[in-house]
Amino acid sequence: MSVQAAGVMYRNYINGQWVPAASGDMEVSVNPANRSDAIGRYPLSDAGDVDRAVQAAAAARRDWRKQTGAARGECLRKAADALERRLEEVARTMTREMGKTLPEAKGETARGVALLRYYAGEGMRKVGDVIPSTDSAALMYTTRVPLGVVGVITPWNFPVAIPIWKMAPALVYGNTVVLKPAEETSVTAALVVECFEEAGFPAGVINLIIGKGDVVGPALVDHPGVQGITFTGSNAVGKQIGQQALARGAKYQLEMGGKNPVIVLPDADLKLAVEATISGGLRSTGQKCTATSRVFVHRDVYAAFRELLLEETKKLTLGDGLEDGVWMGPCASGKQLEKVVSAIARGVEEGAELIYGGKRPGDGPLADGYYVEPAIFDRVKPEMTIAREEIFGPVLALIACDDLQDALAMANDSELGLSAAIFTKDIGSMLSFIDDIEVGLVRINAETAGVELQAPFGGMKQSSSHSREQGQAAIEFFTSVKTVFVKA
Ligand SMILES: NC(=O)C1=CN([C@@H]2O[C@H](COP(=O)(O)OP(=O)(O)OC[C@H]3O[C@@H](n4cnc5c(N)ncnc54)[C@H](O)[C@@H]3O)[C@@H](O)[C@H]2O)C=CC1
Ligand SMILES: O=C(O)CCC(=O)C(=O)O
Repeated sequence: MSVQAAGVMYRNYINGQWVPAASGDMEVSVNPANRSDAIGRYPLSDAGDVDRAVQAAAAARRDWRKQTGAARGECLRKAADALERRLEEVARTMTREMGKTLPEAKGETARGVALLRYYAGEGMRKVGDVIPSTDSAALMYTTRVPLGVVGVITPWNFPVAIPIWKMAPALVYGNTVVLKPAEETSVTAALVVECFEEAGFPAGVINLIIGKGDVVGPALVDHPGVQGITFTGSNAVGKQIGQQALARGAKYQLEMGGKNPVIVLPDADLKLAVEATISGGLRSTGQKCTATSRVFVHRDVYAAFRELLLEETKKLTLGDGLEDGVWMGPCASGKQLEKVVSAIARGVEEGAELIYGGKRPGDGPLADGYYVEPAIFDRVKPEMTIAREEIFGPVLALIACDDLQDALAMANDSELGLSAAIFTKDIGSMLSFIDDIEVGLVRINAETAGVELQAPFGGMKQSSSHSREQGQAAIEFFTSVKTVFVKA
């Protein structure tokens, strides 16, 4: 499709103005459910565009920081109202641009509204403590100050919620922001920033630079005017960003992958365990860092669990997420589809038994999208690639276990440690699991995905930089502590 024929032209947002990339280069955003549907055109920015955005954010820093937390929170509240008014439009754009079903996209957009309201309230909360000094005539206390300019680098899988759960706390604690969204969801990101614009943030406080990750990303991470980088995405890029930020002394926060296990014990409610495995593993086409990937099932209930899982998975409808009744949409991009298809092929080559799905619809209305059927592998061994590497697709690997200790040993045998769930009625098993599982999100009789915005979110091991996002934990990254000693 020619770039000129591809509808509305979206731009960067720098210093309160919508501006094209200096190069004038553009790309087309295409619907992964139907590649002849163009969502719009977006700019391909370069380091010069990034520099202009950082300069604008740096110039806006002082005045924004000097506003009260309540005033900054009020701007976020207005952004929440704007996003709520435009919820249907933003959600439909998200579905068209990255494929998740419309109900999921609406849920995510509503979560964006709730995040903005939550962080609006944070502007009124305490920022320090009084600490007794050894000098009885002195006052000692802590306070917090913003980092300055924060670079926000976000993925395509939650194109509304993730930018907001990073930008809202950054802003309310007094930072200014340059957002670099995933190229795949450039248009959705532009709509989110339009909502911030409608809220009346001062010029330069929020800036948006759209373009290729390997061009815009390094320019932002390496920019000396950026004091903090917050990132969600792949482990490879995250580690690179961490090293670059460390090299020049910038603060960084990384949220990366998962290889999230579910453990099903003999006393589990099997219906609940199956529902949660399907929801956790296959919703959003498995494209969540918290998605269920490995399922360790006790041998006593293995056959029963597998039959029920097969029966329920067969009921799922694959199709365009805008259509009523569709449960699972396409992969978000051709690149992501290739990754999923090659992981499935590798599973078969390594000897796992593909007992359901895993094929691309070859003809009919789905042939023009990046679709793949949900896949279930039986007889998976822990050393197989499908049990070790993040797939980020609708693929479940079933592994038999002898008991809880056996399941825990296999579940913990991973470089990643984001989320994990257990299904059991036994309190002792629950407590052992809570204590011994090496993940940041521990879920009992609930799916591995689905985080709550008021609670800390993040992983252990290589899933994160050991920091936490969301809830009040966000203050730790977006501010620095000052310890103050006052003697009159
Ligand atoms: N933890 C999560 O939620 C996510 C994990 N992933 C994982 O990553 C895999 C690949 O997906 P991608 O979209 O390619 O992830 P990615 O890590 O390349 O993209 C994430 C963000 O980083 C940016 N980026 C890319 N290269 C960069 C660089 N050199 N410097 C700075 N920023 C850069 C991208 O433009 C995007 O905004 C997925 O299959 C999945 O396994 C992807 C998206 C989200
Ligand atoms: O499970 C969720 O709601 C959040 C998942 C997430 O943060 C991600 O996939 O990046």
